[in-house]
Amino acid sequence: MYWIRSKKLKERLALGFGATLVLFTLLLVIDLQMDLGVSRGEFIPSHARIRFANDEDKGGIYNEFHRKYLAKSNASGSKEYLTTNAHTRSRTDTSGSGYPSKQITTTPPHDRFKDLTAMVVAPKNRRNPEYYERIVIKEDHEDFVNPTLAEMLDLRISNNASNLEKFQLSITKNELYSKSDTLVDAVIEDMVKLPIKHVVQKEGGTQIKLIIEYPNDIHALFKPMRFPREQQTLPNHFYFTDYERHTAEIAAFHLDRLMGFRRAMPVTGRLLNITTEIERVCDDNLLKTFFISPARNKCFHGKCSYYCDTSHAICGNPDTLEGSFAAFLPTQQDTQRKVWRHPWRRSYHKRRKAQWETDPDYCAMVRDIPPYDEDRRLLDLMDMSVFDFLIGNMDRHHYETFKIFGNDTFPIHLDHGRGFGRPFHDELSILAPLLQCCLIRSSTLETLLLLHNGPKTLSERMRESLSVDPIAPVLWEPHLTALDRRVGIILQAVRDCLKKASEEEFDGSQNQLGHNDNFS
Ligand SMILES: Nc1ncnc2c1ncn2[C@@H]1O[C@H](COP(=O)(O)OP(=O)(O)OP(=O)(O)O)[C@@H](O)[C@H]1O
Ligand SMILES: [Mn+2]
Repeated sequence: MYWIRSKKLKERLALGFGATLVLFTLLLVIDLQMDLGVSRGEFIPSHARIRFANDEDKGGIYNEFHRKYLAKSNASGSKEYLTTNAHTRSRTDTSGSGYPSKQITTTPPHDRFKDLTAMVVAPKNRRNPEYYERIVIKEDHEDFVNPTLAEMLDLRISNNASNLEKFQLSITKNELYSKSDTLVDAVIEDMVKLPIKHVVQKEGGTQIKLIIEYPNDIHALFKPMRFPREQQTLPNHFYFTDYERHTAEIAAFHLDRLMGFRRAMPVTGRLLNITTEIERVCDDNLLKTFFISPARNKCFHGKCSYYCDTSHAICGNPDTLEGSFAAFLPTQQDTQRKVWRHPWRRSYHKRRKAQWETDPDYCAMVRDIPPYDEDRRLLDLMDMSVFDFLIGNMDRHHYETFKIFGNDTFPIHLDHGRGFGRPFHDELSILAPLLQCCLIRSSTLETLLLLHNGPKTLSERMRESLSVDPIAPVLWEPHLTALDRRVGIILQAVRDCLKKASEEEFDGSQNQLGHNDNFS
C-alpha cells in the first residue's frame, strides 16, 4: 500500500516537474526570439537582454547632465508654467503636485552654439581624426547603393497602381521616401478624400486601432481621438499606461520629415462620420461594441487589453469623430519586418529600473554587439533618441526594420501615440542613448543647429507644416514651444560630450608631454 502511494506521489512529482520544464523552456524560447531578432531561421544577436539594475551608480555623463539640468531648472524657479485648463485636472484628480505652477520670468540670451557649428562645417580629417570626430560622425556616401523595394522584389510598378502601392514599392534601403519625393502628398490626399469601404479592428497592440480599407486595396491605420488637445499625460500614469493621442501620430510624421529622417509613414488627420463611415462598414466583432451614450452620442469600444470597455469608449459628437490615418506599411510578399528589442528599453515595471538607467558604461557594451558594432544602426538609435526626446516619447520598447534590406538599413519610426503628452516637462532619460554613447550624426547635428539658429525655428516650421492638416491646429501651442526648448537641450548635451572628450584629450596629451619632458 505504502509502495503504491509513494509511487503515485513520485509519478505525480515527475509529471509536475516535466510540465514545469516544458513551460519554462517555451517561455525561454519566446523571450529569446524577441531578444535575438530571428530572421529566416538564423539567429542574429541584436542586443543584450534587459537587465535590471541593483545598485545606483551616479557616474557618467548622462547622470552628470541630469543633475546639472535639474539644478539649473530649480535655480530659475521652474522651467514650467501655469496651465489654466479645465481638462487638465478634473475635480476627482487627487494626484497632488504633478503639474507646473510658475511662470518663466527670465529668458537667457540666445546661445548660437558656434562651437558646434565649427565642428559640423570642418572637413573630415581622414589621416588624423580629431577627438570630436568620434562624437560627431560624418558618414561616407561614396559607395552609395540604395535599392528600392521594387528592385529587391524584382517587381515593376505598374501605371495603374495606387499612390500607396507606388509609395510602398519606392521605399529604399536608406529611407521611406526621398527628399525630392512627390508621392507623400498624394498618399495623404487619398487617405483624406477616398471613401471608406470597410473597417476592422487591428489585432495585437494594447490600445484600439482600426484598419481602414479604401478602394483599390488601399489601407490605413486609424487611431481615434479620445481627448481634447490640451489634455496632458495623467500625472499618475506611467508611460506604458498613458492614453494614445492621434495628434501625436500626425505631428511625429511632420517632425520626422522636417528633421530629414524620412523614417515615418505619412500620417494625416481626418474627420469621420462614426455612423456612416465606421459603424455601417465595419465587421461584426466591432459592430457588437457600438452603443449610444446618455448624451446621445454614438460610441464604440472594440476589444483590446487597455481601455476597451464602456467607460473608455470612443464617442462621436454626436457622430463626428476625429482621428489619425497612417499610410499602411507594405504588405506585398517578402516585405516582412524584423522586430528588434531596443537596447535602451525601459523596464515596463512600476518599481524596477533597467540596467542602462544606472550603468554609465552601458553604451560600451552595446557598441560591441551586432548590429550596433558596425554600419548605421547605432547612429540611427541616436537619431531616434533625438526624435523621441523632441516629442517626449518614452514608449520605445521595440523597433522594426525591413528584413529584405538586411542590417544596414534604417529603423522605421513607428508608434508615436504616446508622444506630445507633457509639454512642460523635458524627459532627459529619453536622451540617455545619446548621452551615454556621446555620439551623433553630423547631419542631425547640422539640422538641429539650423532649427535652433533660424531663419525659422522648429516650432515655426512645425506650425507651418501642420497647418495644412485637415484637423489643424494639430498641436496645443505649449508642445511647439517645448520643441524649441528641447532642441537647445540636445545641443547642450552634445556640447557637454565634446567638452568632456576634449578634457580627456588634453589630459592625455599633457601626460604624453610630461613623459617626453623626462627625455628632454
Ligand atoms: N502604418 C502602419 N501600417 C501597418 N502596420 C503598422 C503601421 N503602424 C504600426 N503597424 C503595426 O502595428 C503594430 C502596433 O502598432 P502601434 O505600435 O502603433 O500600436 P500600439 O497599440 O501602440 O502597440 P503596442 O501597445 O504594442 O506598443 C506595430 O508594431 C506595427 O507592426
Ligand atoms: Mn505603442
